[in-house]
Amino acid sequence: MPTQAAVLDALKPVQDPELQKSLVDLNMIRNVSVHQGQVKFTLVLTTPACPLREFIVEECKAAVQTLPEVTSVEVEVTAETPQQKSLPDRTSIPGVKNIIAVSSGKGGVGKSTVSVNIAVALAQSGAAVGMIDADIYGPNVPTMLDLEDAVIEVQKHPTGDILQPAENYGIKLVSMGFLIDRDQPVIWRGPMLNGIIRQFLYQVNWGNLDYLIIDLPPGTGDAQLTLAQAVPMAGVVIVSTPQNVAILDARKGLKMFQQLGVSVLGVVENMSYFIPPDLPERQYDIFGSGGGAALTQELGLPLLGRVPLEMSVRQGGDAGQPILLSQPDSASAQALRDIAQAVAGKVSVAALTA
Ligand SMILES: Nc1ncnc2c1ncn2[C@@H]1O[C@H](COP(=O)(O)OP(=O)(O)OP(=O)(O)O)[C@@H](O)[C@H]1O
Repeated sequence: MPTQAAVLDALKPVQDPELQKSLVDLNMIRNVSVHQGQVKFTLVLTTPACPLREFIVEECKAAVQTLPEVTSVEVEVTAETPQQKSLPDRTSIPGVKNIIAVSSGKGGVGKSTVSVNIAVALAQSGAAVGMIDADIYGPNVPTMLDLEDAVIEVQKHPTGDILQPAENYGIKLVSMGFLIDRDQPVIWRGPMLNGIIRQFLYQVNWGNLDYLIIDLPPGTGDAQLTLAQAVPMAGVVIVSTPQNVAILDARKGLKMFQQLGVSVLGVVENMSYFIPPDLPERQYDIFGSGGGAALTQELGLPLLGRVPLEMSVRQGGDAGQPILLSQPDSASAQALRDIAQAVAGKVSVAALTA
């Protein structure tokens, strides 16, 4: 019978494809047991949304099966999301492992839709997820998460009030939408905005989160600046349509984050092409094509994915049923799931590499 040590030896050459290090050396293989030729072990991934989960499991199984007298290999898969790197002069949020901002240069390109669906995909994979809707001009995340009528509780605390986030679909949410009258225009001056963003970061009962997703207002204003200067961020995702004007604005936003020392994880091209519901095999490039790819090539950044324009995405958003839940097999849901996995993978790799 193979021993535990022999199983670990056989697994030693199997590498994490992204970190390019042995799974054994990374302490990702645990609880190895061998009973009458039946090998069992736990594979601890670096994110529950690991894009290469199946591939890694298959590689592990194949490696163990090379040992003599092995009759079966059972792999239990779990995940431990690493903590993002800390930064001098930035205050992290206790219990929150990774902060990911979603930004766009132009309004209306689908930033909130992408943020919400990334959050849903991560929560569906088993991660603990929170969201800050910092879009003061259009706080529509509560609608998208069917939390429009949620009332957030305020707990009195000697060092300042603590907000209890609303919660749905496994996502904890605080939003400007909970604090302002929807029908009243609000003029936010820099210091006020600064204060509310800090409250959303530090005075919320977040508990333990693997990912905190922040939906920013469009553009390059006070909210972006406050955030970048307050917390250490795992990175920012830039959303754009393929249209030239949107791409130009996206480039500005992207450069601002780079100047502020925030890592840009990549670009999501949204509304990349239109899929008519009655002719799903057809595609129309309503906003042009190739803009996202050209931008990422020029700047040496990853294109995280292309999300088609589908009526069901808009309907899902309006109805408080994100497309990942309402039509999980649609082309846009698939694209958004892949994007969430790519983001999670990149964040973990950045946390674990020097
Ligand atoms: N891929 C898509 N297919 C169809 N409709 C979409 C898609 N992405 C976004 N939409 C719709 O476009 C509208 C704008 O999207 P969203 O609110 O996500 O944009 P935004 O960039 O966050 O806007 P804002 O400037 O208000 O912050 C919404 O009605 C949304 O449902």
